[in-house]
Amino acid sequence: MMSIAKEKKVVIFLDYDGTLSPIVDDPDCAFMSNSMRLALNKVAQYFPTCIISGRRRDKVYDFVKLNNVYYVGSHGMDIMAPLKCSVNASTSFHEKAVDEKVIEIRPSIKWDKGRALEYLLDTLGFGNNGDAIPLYIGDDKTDEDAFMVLKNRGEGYPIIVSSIPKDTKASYSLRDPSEVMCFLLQLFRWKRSSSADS
Ligand SMILES: O=P(O)(O)OC[C@H]1O[C@H](O[C@H]2O[C@H](CO)[C@@H](O)[C@H](O)[C@H]2O)[C@H](O)[C@@H](O)[C@@H]1O
Repeated sequence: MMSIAKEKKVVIFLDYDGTLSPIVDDPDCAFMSNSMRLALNKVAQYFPTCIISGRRRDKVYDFVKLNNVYYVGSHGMDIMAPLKCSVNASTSFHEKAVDEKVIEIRPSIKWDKGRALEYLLDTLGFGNNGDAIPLYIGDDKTDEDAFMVLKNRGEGYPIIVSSIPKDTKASYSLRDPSEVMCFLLQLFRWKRSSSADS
């Protein structure tokens, strides 16, 4: 993957519950660890990074509290981009600046995590030009739509988070959020060292 990634732009998509935070009994206590937050912040410095959750977008932001990632809530219905990122304002988004310095985009059609992934890739300028390596990491059934999109596009890495074998469209797996964190840190270190070399 690292050799392919030298030529292309890695774009990271992550689910929240079960991927960035462990599954716990009380949904209001699904806190992300500080070490995971640091890892996420690091990769987001080098790669466009998007969190796509079934939760409301503001709830996910409350847990993550980073301003350099995209937040996609309600299974893709509600998208918030960091202002710094290059959102193409000429496409047909409903767009408005809000207090926390974000652009809010609300698609109005039938939507799921797979469609949100395609929409964001388009928005970031990676429609179907083969210039991106999208990684999608998720643990539940709603993430399968996104795995399917990557399969159909024939590009990227659909990665399921599971410690047991599962019926899935993903081609790769990580066991749990701690392995997700290690993976993110490896990506960060690889990019940092390859940037220093060039
Ligand atoms: O798309 P996600 O970010 O994975 O969100 C999916 C649902 O996650 C939450 O429920 C799950 O996690 C809870 C906390 O660990 C757990 O208690 C629950 O059993 C899981 O289903 C959240 O509460 C839902 O609203 C999300 O749709």
